[in-house]
Amino acid sequence: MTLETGHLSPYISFTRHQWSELRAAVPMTLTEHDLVQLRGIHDELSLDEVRDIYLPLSRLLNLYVKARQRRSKVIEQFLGTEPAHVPYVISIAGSVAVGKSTTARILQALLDRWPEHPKVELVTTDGFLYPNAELDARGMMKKKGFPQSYDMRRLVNFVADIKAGAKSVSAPVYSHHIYDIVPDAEKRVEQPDILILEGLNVLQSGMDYPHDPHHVFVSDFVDFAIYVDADEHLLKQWYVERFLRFRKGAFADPTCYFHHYAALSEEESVNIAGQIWDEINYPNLKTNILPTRERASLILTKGGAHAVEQVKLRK
Ligand SMILES: Nc1ncnc2c1ncn2[C@@H]1O[C@H](COP(=O)(O)OP(=O)(O)O)[C@@H](O)[C@H]1O
Ligand SMILES: CC(C)(COP(=O)(O)O)[C@@H](O)C(=O)NCCC(=O)O
Repeated sequence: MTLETGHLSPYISFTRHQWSELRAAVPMTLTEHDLVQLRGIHDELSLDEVRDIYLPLSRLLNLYVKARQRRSKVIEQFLGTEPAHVPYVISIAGSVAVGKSTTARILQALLDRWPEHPKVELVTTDGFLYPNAELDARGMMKKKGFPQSYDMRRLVNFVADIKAGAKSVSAPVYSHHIYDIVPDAEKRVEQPDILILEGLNVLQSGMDYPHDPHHVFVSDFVDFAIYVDADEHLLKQWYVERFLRFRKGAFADPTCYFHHYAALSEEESVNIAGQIWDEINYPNLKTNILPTRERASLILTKGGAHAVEQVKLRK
């Protein structure tokens, strides 16, 4: 463990080995039930990864949630108010294809195994993208994922309502299959104990939205923010590999937005995916996502095969 660049860095930095040892304080074996849950998330997910990286993280989060609950009790005692149900909000940021949604699902499965069995809800911010018709009308179809493609005010209101203890809050739903917002669909969030909010924009603030300046940010309602990081060459590789996997599966369905790509050769598909990466996702990463990394409470840096090599925890 090192205090990065001395006392000036806001982070404590851990190698993979140092971090993995932090689970030793509590025996953390996985039960058959856990294994079945985790296998369902991803067939290539390595259990070493779960044990070394995500179990210590789940232990840390458990401590943070309990500390937060104690703090809320103090405030209630001071004010003489009734206990309110305030969900703990964890955000997960990072590039497209870095593994945000996989990380979110692993954490959801691990948090679920705590003795208290908290209700853990997962929401992705893509539901707050403007529908294609609107993006198209504004000439922004090639800007999906950029700040101006989101209804950020609606997202901030959504998280604020949840944090205010609202009984039921609804979010719009995005489908990667139709590559658009699903008309009339909604995701209802009803007072979870923990909300995991995943999306490339969750660490962005008002200054990232000069076209729509706002003064209350998603981060104002987030208790613990995680940024998943990786070298840009790996990110492109993972993006292309995911595209190729979709080409073999989902693209075959005529209702899929990318159905016309199903007939492409492997080489052509690699080129198309590379082009989408170079023209949309990479510029977005450089301009709008990477600059928010150091706002996170925790940074997970992955190497090849999605193995986390370094962990940085805000002091
Ligand atoms: N821990 C992991 N182990 C193996 N593969 C992973 C892991 N995390 C992500 N992947 C793979 O990397 C690609 C991107 O992951 P995904 O969670 O879809 O990213 P994001 O939500 O950031 O766009 C997917 O093909 C996914 O299967
Ligand atoms: C939908 C996304 C913007 C990610 O949204 P998020 O859930 O991170 O808010 C991204 O996956 C995407 O579709 N980008 C556009 C370019 C592309 O097709 O990859």
